[in-house]
Amino acid sequence: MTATEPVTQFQYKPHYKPNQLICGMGQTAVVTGWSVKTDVAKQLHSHEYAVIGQLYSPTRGISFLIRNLLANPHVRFLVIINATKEDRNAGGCQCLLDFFRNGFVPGVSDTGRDCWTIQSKITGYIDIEISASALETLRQSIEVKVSSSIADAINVVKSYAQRGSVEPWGNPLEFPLSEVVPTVLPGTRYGHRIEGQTIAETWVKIIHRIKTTGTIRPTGYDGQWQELIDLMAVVTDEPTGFYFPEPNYLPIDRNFLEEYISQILDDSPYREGVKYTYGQRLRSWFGRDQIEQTIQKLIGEIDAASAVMSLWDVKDHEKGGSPCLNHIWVRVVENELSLTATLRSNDMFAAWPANAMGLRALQQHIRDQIQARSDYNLQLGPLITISQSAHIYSDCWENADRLIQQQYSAICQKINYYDPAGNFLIEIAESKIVVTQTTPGSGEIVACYSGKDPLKLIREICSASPALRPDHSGYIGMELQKAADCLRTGKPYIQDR
Ligand SMILES: O=c1ccn([C@H]2C[C@H](O)[C@@H](COP(=O)(O)O)O2)c(=O)[nH]1
Repeated sequence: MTATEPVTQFQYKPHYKPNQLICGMGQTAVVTGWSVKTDVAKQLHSHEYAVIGQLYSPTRGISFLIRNLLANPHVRFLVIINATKEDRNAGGCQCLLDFFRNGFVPGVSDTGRDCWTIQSKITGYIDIEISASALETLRQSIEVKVSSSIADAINVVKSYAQRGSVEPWGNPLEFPLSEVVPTVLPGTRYGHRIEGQTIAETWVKIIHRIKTTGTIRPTGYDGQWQELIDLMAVVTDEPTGFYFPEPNYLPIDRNFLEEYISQILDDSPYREGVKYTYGQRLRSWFGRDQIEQTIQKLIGEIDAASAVMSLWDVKDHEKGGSPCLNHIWVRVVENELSLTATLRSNDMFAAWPANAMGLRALQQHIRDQIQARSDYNLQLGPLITISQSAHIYSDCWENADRLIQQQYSAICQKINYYDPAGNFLIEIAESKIVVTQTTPGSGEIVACYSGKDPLKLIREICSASPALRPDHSGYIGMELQKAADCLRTGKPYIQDR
């Protein structure tokens, strides 16, 4: 590396997301998109750049970036690294470039909030609290270049640094930021089980659970998230080819999914500035193809409880950016192949649907390969994810609320009385309430309860079958009270009448 002489002594002062930025003393801001910022920083001197940071999302990231640039008028150059597949998918870098090239117009965000929308094919928002004249000044005052590789970006940053010191375009500008604080209902922090037929349905229930009872905490970076710890999601019947609601309220679509599945199923070579992919961890990172090992393991021993794939490397503690997906287990029970995955940290609003669909594709692949290479014709069983930190970032709260408003009650209204804990038949016999519990399928009798006090009875039933559906136990309690009233008045009692 050739050292260039320090030309300027400006210290970048980030007002937002300070922990996610590498600050320097130069006049060039470097937006690395999805390329790893430290891989860029290590090739530059701190006096050559003002700030280096990643930009993941055009709707969530650009507004903060612009606020920081307005607060640091000494930044006169901007280098945008638009280098990876992830950048093309997310569109953040393209949208930022379009802000500088094409400008912005008044608009409305998808949660109905007034904002500036960027004149771009990609949807990108800027907070309406920022004045139009400040945005115009910024557009006119900063020279922007796009690079399609880290190497090219480094050259551009160095050439800007060699121009010497340039006057700041004005005084630092700051604008108010409106924040929404949600009401949180009391609830368990650790260990939640959420079940749905499809990934879409399960997702809405997950968002509802975290949004209503999750703890509001600082994230590991800046800002806040709402979090539950150890959230287990069980998806029972995701169809082959995936279910996308109409209109699609998921944060992903089929095009994105195709690329994402390849990141889980396929190996990929190491590239500087690009994080590992899950496929790479599974296929080659540890010198073994773990997906193949799993298929072979189960073909050889279909009952094996050791069909395990691991993505966590003990060296991950030494470097940032460790994989969120850590372990995958595959199990065959009664001719049904289920897949369970653990994730140490999971963005349940923006990332879980893709994580779940990618894992479902892996589950399908393993099932299909076992069928192609052996006599086993397995059913595809449930997909289970266990997310240790299951969180929703504060900048998604509005969208999460809107999703709950529009979808949650519709999902809950789907009439389905099936309870794996069984059915309860209630009658009066010999001056007592008699409750018979049967299996949900064949209706075999499994337990019997009797007594006169409805509260005592429901407590007994709930402690014997603690996994009863809450709405089911409410229903049983109500019927027991009706039976108790009939006992008292001498009227005949018939369940459900
Ligand atoms: O497959 C993935 C990859 C990332 N994330 C989210 C979880 C965290 O919100 C963030 C990663 O931050 P760290 O835990 O690595 O700091 O991205 C996921 O949910 N799923």
